[in-house]
Amino acid sequence: MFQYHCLNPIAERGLNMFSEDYTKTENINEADAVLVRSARMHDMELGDSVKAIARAGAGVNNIPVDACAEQGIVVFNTPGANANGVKELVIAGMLLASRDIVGGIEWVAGQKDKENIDKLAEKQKKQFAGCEISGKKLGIIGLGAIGAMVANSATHLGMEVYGYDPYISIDAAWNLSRTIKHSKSLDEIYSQCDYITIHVPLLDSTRKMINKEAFDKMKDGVVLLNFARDLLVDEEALINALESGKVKKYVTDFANPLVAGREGILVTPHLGASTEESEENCAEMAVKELRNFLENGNIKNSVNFPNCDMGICVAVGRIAICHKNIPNMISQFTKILGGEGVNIADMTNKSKGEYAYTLIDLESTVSREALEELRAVEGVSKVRVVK
Ligand SMILES: NC(=O)c1ccc[n+]([C@@H]2O[C@H](COP(=O)([O-])OP(=O)(O)OC[C@H]3O[C@@H](n4cnc5c(N)ncnc54)[C@H](O)[C@@H]3O)[C@@H](O)[C@H]2O)c1
Ligand SMILES: O=C(O)[C@H](O)COP(=O)(O)O
Repeated sequence: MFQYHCLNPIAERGLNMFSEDYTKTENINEADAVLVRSARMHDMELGDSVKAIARAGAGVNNIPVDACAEQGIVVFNTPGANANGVKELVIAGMLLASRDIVGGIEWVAGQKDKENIDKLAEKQKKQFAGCEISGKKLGIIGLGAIGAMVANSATHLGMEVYGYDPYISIDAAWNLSRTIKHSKSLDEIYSQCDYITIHVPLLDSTRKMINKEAFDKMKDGVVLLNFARDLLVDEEALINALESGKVKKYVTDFANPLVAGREGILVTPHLGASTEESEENCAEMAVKELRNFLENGNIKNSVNFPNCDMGICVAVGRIAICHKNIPNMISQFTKILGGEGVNIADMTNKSKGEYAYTLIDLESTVSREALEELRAVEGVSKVRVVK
């Protein structure tokens, strides 16, 4: 039996994929697994029962990923599961920044009691006129799941698309339309593009990457779109750039006191992934990942531990060990098991950065003492009997 806890509402369609062996708990400290969207977890203390966290979404900056790895808690996300929802809102953002659709709608609503509203509208419409996006240059920073989809859609809308991503994955590169220009530097994006959209994760290396120096290099009247994270943009510098006319419009999915209600800024309340389809895709992927991990010990789409897949266990037993990626770990594990006379049927050891994961299939059951010995090995953070 397993218990899960939801820190945010998670789509029922995903939760329904848990079998009868799973129950929902309101107490996070008795949960085996935690499902989360954007709830901030940095100040939470997680008990020993918690083995995994699944972020039903892409960004994991709300989760203390390294601290979890130290504790042997595997953190998953759901890559690409909400990308189409975000892509559609980015396209909408470009259109809203180009035509004064919001201003026009608000104006009409304000005239609702006027008999001659039709004539007034024809007279006043020039104040809401805009420009088209077809034929304009769009620069995309980050060509992952979302950036690549935005790139392809924008080409279909007649835009000339420039993409910058020095770490692009092979899958993302294969998915890109051949018409997209490969920018080798951010400077090229800044100096060439009429619209710039950012789709990178928030990391120490990307925090405030769109800063004064970046704005200085951009074309006058550029439109900046940010559906990734507010802290990627130095918003003080942005406001200066708006006031000077360098930036024509800033479209952001992240409300804060600096941007809310400010002239020239269109703010949506973090709506990128808030579609029925994205919420269901994310929840389904998250539950699938958790079940495969809890029931089989397999890891797919973790952000702090490596992928590891030994299928369903057909041996007598299986243990899973989360540990540091340091020398001499496997020899210590095999010595402890061998000392007990337990034969290893199969084994996989994988590493990701500072952390590693070992799955061991056994031909007999392992004693409580041997498990305690494994837990006591320096660098081991969690030992779990999967079967
Ligand atoms: N507004 C929303 O509701 C919403 C929804 C989903 C994701 N997001 C945000 O968007 C981000 C991107 O999502 P995704 O699904 O495309 O993620 P992803 O991991 O598929 O893509 C991120 C891409 O950024 C690239 N990258 C990393 N550092 C870079 C740098 N310095 N310069 C250029 N490229 C860089 C990576 O190589 C990768 O290709 C997420 O991390 C999240 O913060 C927001
Ligand atoms: O990183 C993400 O996936 C998005 O920011 C979506 O966040 P949400 O699940 O809280 O809407």
